Amino acid sequence: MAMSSLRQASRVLVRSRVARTLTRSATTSAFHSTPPADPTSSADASQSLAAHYFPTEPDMPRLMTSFPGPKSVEKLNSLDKVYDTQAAYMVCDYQNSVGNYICDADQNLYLDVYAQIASIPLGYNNPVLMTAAQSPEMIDAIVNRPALGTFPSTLWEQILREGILSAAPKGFDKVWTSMSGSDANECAYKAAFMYHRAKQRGKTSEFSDLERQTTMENASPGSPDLAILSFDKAFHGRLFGSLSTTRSNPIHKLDIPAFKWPKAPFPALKYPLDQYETENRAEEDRCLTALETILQEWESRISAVVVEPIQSEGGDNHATPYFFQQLRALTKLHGILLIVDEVQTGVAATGMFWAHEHWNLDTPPDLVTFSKKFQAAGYYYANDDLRPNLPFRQFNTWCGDPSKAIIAREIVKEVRAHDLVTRTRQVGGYLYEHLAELQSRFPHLMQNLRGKDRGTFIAWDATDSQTRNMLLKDMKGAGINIGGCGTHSVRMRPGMPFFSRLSQ
Ligand SMILES: O=C(O)CCC(=O)C(=O)O
Ligand SMILES: NCCCC(=O)O
Repeated sequence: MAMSSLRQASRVLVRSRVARTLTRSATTSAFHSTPPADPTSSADASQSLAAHYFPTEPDMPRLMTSFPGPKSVEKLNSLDKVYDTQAAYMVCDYQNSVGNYICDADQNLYLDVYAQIASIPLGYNNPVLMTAAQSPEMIDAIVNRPALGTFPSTLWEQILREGILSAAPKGFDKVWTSMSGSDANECAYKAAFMYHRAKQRGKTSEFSDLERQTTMENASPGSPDLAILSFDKAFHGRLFGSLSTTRSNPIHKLDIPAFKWPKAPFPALKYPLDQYETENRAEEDRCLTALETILQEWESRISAVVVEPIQSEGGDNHATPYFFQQLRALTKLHGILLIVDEVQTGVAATGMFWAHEHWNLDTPPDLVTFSKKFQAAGYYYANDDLRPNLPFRQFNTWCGDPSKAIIAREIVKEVRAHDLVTRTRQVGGYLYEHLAELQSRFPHLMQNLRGKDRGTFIAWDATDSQTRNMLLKDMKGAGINIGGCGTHSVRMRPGMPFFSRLSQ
């Protein structure tokens, strides 16, 4: 497509509708009413949540310059001398950001429906989190940062129980904390490998001399030839181990040595899902058959299958509950662990606190990883056998970060106090309906709208990657910060205060 038509196509969407639909979602209804005396305990709390949180939040983006603004450009050029800014869109002024609005160096305020790659849960400068950040407990956690594996604090159990563990998916009662989503996945993989080898050893928990020797040579049997299976277009992180399960984009992987682990096809479904049930079922069965063939070929060398409930970085690719139920059945049949990577889908984003709750599984997954909107990272588990037999096998100096676990606890409390899971569902429904209208009016510009009944986890396809990139830029020019994923998709990942503005 010629540049002029690209620009025109992008602007049709930006000016005419998308920006307006998003802004309206963030401002719909009576959310500037007076907050109740105790907004966290009142039945009216949700009605006044935005006012309670962000009384100074504007109703519309505020644009002072074109995008990117001159100060952003100047600061990026200067920063680039000491720090790689190739991926940076703009320089931000976080102190002047508020709620749903991100402020840049030029004091432009953008409605932010991308929220730091899906990782700001309760808006910028959220007062509840700011208060927690100044508590004696937080100061202690930051200044006296503990090596949690060896010297956990007297407060650690309570912080976990009241926060991360109180939000554990059904069937889970234990957690191992880590530093990031990639780290959470890698720790889960290590737990799976150690579990696998412990089962093979049976009653003997002793390592043989040969194992001890060979592992120091990175050779089998001490460093066994085991694998984690992932899916085509999956994203599970960028550290060495997790990168071998990431399959979304060559740029993430080039030049980095990788494990030769298997990859199964992920269903390429047609949207809207409810209009293509027969075709989609056939596609999911095709992928399940291919998966089963790989599991058989690898015999007993696959320790776990890792899967995202909705493939996010790889393009917001959905599968139905049927697919995941069959996947669970297959992993059980083959004695393989199932790791569900909820790093991006977790913490209310899809209209359930955990996205895999949409699947109604007979038995829960074996491990569930989290990070991003939870701020704290790690994995949940239930089976004691997933804990290694000896200390220092699943370990590093910090083993997580109590300051992040304190923030996670406040996030859980806020989600509950204001029923933000329900609100995500409501706003998601509103958004999806209005975006579907736009898609029907501009079918050449918007295709494959997806995320119906999945909260605000909504995406669509642009015509091609150039048009998509142009749209993302033009949306910023119109005051909306929105993200991309896959080769040519546009994705929404707003924070939860966005949800708070929809009336009951
Ligand atoms: O873009 C995403 O969905 C994932 C972001 C992330 O974790 C990364 O790019 O490393
Ligand atoms: N997948 C990394 C995030 C890319 C972006 O936000 O532009």
